Amino acid sequence: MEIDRSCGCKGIRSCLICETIYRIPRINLADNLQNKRTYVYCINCDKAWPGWNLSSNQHPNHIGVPIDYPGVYIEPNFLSKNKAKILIKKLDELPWDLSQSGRRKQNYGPKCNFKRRRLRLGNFSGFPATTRFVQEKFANVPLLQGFQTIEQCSLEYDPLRGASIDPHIDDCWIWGERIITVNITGDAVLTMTPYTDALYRYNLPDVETYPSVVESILNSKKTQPNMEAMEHVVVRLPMPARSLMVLYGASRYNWEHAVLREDVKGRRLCIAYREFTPPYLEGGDHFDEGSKILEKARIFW
Ligand SMILES: O=C(O)CCC(=O)C(=O)O
Ligand SMILES: [Fe+2]
Repeated sequence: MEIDRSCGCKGIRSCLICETIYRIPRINLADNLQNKRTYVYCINCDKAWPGWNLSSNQHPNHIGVPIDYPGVYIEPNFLSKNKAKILIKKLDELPWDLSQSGRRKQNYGPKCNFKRRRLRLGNFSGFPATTRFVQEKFANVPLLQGFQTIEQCSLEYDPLRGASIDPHIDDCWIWGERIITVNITGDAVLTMTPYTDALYRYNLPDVETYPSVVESILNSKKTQPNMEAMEHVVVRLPMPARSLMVLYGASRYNWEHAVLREDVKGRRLCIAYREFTPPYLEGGDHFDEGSKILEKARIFW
């Protein structure tokens, strides 16, 4: 039975509040994952080394045999301390909405029905002017060449609410290859698990129907060698406060990403940015639909 929960959770999603009120049992994902072959991605050597905690097995004194983990770009100190402080203040001046699993969000973008594949403008009228400088900084990142933000979503993770996000892949019908996260405050970890379930989920078959944007920028393929061998592997990606993260290629399409409750130690704020898939951009089959939204996405109010 579906219970209408005041905390914002629905269905299988839960937070500390509804778990306590409704005695909802919770599967401890962190415990399950820690028993697998776990690796921590190192920003310096672009390899993943055996371990679970980010503080273990640190550069340059790595121990064990690393694996390749293609499709992630992390830029520490993307925001200065001062800019991060200003951004936190400005975001908190805007209204927050309750979301699932103990999160709150501020979503600016079109309405998307991923199942029916329906795109509507809704009340989307652009982005808050106080956050404009962040999007402008994307122009300095070669990997983000031509990235036009269509959806900007601030997320708050509160440890007192047991906030987390379950493993998932961002939809592939409407959201393009590069998924950007600007971490503002609260060091965090993105936990990656190989996706082996039904192909139709997340509209994954669409990926084969449009060109890879990143491949043409980097002039190389970012596929995971030997994905079958990754079955019992977990990769932990560092998301330090004030850093930029971009998921693309194998990391975007072959792995699910999650933020575990156990990794949220203090208030965490980040902003996720999404772009259209090529069919909704200029030259694509759905450009007439996309262009109305692209127009709004150039506005800062
Ligand atoms: O909090 C994060 O870093 C990830 C958020 C996310 O995966 C999403 O909003 O789709
Ligand atoms: Fe996501």
